Amino acid sequence: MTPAQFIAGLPKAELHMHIEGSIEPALFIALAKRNNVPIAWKTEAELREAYSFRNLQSFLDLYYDGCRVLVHAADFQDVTREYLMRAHADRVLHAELFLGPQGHTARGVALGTVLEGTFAAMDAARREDGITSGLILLAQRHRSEEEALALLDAARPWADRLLGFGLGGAEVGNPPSKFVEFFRRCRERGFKVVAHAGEEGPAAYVREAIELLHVQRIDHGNSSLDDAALLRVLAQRQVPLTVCPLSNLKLKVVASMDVHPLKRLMDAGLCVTVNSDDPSFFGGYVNDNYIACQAALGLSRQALVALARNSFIAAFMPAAQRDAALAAIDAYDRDAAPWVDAPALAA
Ligand SMILES: Nc1ncnc2[nH]cnc12
Ligand SMILES: [Zn+2]
Repeated sequence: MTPAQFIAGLPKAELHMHIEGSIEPALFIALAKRNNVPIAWKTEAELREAYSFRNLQSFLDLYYDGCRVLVHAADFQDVTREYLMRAHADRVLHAELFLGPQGHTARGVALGTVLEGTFAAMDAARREDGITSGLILLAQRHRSEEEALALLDAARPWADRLLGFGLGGAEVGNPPSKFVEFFRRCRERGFKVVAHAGEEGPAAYVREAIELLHVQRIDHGNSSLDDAALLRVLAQRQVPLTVCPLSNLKLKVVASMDVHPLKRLMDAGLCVTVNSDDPSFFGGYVNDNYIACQAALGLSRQALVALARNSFIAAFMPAAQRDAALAAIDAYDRDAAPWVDAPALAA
């Protein structure tokens, strides 16, 4: 069995995936037509060509502008359902999805429209494919803390259906310390909390996210490697990192996959997970990310199993469901055909 075949069948969870970043070019064009939204690209090929980024901000400019094609509940439903079908095909058993409501409500789309469409797709995916999912709302960090607090208040009617809150968007210049009160209130109301940190920003932002925001996971966390004391804290507390390798390559956070920090973070004893971030923009779903890391970093079968196990350990899921998923990984690893890491010597 090849590593790619092994990865394809490996049960896994995905914990860092933005719904707005999963609109495939074909659906993007169809939604623009359906909603009469003018866009600059006529074909899928033209759109794919535009997906070339200098850094995080150059991506965010296109990403936020692209949100204009999402207008009705059915649009959010279609995008979310398409992603969950694609994830199911990658043997994702559980997905925790990010959505940034401010990018929609600021354009006049009601929060209820955004959430009801998304929840309908999550319910359908569970019914039809057995894939479970949760929704985490992200505050945009270039906006004020008051706006983040307004989002938390506006989401009250759906509190029972929401998993948690997080922080996304332009990192440098918008440190976690800007959102201390927002995170305090999220925790007070019983929500799980996560934050993007250490993608383009320094290790100090990861430290702030842990010590000031008390997040339960760090989204990205690459720059943690620059601070040995921080690494020890992350390892000791087993604060999971949701790492997004192909995203890092596309946004020039890393120069090439063979220098990606994933393996060094694992070797430092951290609970590392592999995720796709914005799969339609970055050229790969979760299995593509596992495959790219395996090929570039020479990850062993044991390392792939550890990454998949970490994805469930880091997930906000009931203990019984987690135990069942971990048992499924162990059974798969036991029964899957042998995979020899090194090429066999010629006879
Ligand atoms: N990679 C990323 N970093 C920060 N915010 C994002 N929103 C969507 N993708 C993101
Ligand atoms: Zn992200």
